[in-house]
Amino acid sequence: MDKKKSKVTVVVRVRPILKAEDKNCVSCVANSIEIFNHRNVNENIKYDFTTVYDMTATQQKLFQECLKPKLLHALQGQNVSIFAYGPTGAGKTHTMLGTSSNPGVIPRVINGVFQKISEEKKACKGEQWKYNVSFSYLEIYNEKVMDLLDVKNSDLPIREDGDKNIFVPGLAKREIESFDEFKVHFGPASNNRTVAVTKLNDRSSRSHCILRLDLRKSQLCAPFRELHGKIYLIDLAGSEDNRRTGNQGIRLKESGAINKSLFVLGEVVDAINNHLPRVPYRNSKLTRLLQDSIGGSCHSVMITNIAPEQRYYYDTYCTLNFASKSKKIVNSTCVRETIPSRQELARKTPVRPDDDEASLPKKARMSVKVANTPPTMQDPAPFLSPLLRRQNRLEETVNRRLEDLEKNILNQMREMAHTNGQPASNPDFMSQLQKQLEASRQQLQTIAHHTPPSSPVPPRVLADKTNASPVKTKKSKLKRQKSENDISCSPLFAAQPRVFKKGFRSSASSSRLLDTKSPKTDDSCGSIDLQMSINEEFLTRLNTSTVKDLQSLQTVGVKRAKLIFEWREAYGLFSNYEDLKKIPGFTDKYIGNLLKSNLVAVS
Ligand SMILES: Nc1ncnc2c1ncn2[C@@H]1O[C@H](COP(=O)(O)OP(=O)(O)OP(=O)(O)O)[C@@H](O)[C@H]1O
Repeated sequence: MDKKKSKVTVVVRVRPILKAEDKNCVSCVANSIEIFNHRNVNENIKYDFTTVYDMTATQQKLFQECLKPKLLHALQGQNVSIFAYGPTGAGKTHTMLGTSSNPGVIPRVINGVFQKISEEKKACKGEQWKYNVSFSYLEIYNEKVMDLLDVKNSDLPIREDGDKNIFVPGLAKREIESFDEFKVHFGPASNNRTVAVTKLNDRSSRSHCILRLDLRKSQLCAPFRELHGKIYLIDLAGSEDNRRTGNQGIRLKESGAINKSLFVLGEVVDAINNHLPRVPYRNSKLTRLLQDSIGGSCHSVMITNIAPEQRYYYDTYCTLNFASKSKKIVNSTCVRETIPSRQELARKTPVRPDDDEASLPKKARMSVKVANTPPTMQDPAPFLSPLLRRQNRLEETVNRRLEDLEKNILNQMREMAHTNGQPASNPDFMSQLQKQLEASRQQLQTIAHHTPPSSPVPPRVLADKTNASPVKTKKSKLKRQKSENDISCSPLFAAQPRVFKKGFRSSASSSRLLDTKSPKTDDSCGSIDLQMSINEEFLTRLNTSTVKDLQSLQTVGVKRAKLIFEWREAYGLFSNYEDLKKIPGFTDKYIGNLLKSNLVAVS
């Protein structure tokens, strides 16, 4: 991802004086704003901002000049954050929401996005894109994340994904295809916001509100680029001086939560400006959710709302100081774009056999390489020539058939023993089994003869990782032998001793267990059953144990435990012992020893 520096754009909006008798304490000159200095009333304090919108500025002007240009970023896969900050009663909700006759930022942005989409669709020259727009809407009320689209979802958690995106799992989302559709969902959701009467505002927001618009743009032809931009529209609750708001009881508690989170917001801004190693985003839900907007990857616009009346002087003074600090913050914006891997691409379009990487754009080729997923057990060697791959598949099929046949016979034997009540040592029963096994062995051999010899090729990923054939020095060999001997003294998974079923013999020989295709016919039904169960148990151990647990197997040292574990992580579970052969360095001899020592130990 190419990161570009982008300063937080800070604009100031002065709301009109609401009561004619109130005195004004601010003056706007071009892009600066002045208030008197309370320490020396003969002096003015001047603040400069990107833009200052005075009392006469309309909603339309603010949107057109300051916000509309940002929409393009979101449609190009970048994140945009627009938030209103200021003391209670200064006009944040009016700016963000507005009224039906005079809509604010939220409706204008949504409408603007759909307009831009239709413009792009019209302007596209042969390049077809699909657009998906959805939104979620939440409020942080008393430090709890509440879903405004689905009020059942209350006190939701906040999480961060691997790409440092902050998200709220379980938050409702609505897909929308037009501004009208948006209004259908947004109207009722807005009514769910917590508002109340205070002495300073008849409809004071008691919570911070965040609307997240998700824009996904997918190319409908190769290279199938996908851009994912987000727009956060945030109406913060205002800081409150409770000597003036007259808040008591629940209002006072709400106010405490609002002030605390705004205080943390100030700390976050200070930490970023002072380049502190730790930015306290996690100290409040608000700052955690704004992490991407302040010091993150968004193109951020902070609309600082101020009330011009003299009685708001201190609020205005503090707000302008905060806005001044915030304009120093620099975010690192980036484009969120994914290009499908070659395999995904192949699924989307029929690829001609002679298509090669060169036919893809450079970026796509790079991402294809990164996005190559490790081969699965079904296709363990994707780098093999088609001939070898076919041979591998054939071998797998034959192996599966062999296993199925064997299982069938064992099941039949079990059923027979069960229905006839035949003891395992009965000579008639044993000769029947012997015949069946003989017949099946012949069947298996026939199949095996039609199978080309297997040549397990170590998969590239693991081979690279593990240095498949290291030149061992005498010393390292001795050391390895020593460590293996040490481990061989330890009991196999001693923590979980195996309990055998009564009457089963536990003398299964390791070679028979390894060679499951030719079970010895002189065994009883019970011992074959036992072999199967030990086989299965050992396989389960291989498939479920941690590296540490694997080390408690005999003949398995740290290195081999890691190899087994890594193989499993990369290619999935071992379906049979043959799979062990695919691990680099696991020779037939070693696998034989591994099974022999461990399965004998089990018995
Ligand atoms: N630009 C404006 N033009 C006309 N009226 C405005 C403007 N800005 C705000 N107002 C009015 O001022 C009053 C307070 O505004 P608003 O509720 O938006 O403040 P707020 O900052 O959101 O307050 P709180 O933090 O308490 O929710 C409202 O009656 C609103 O209609």
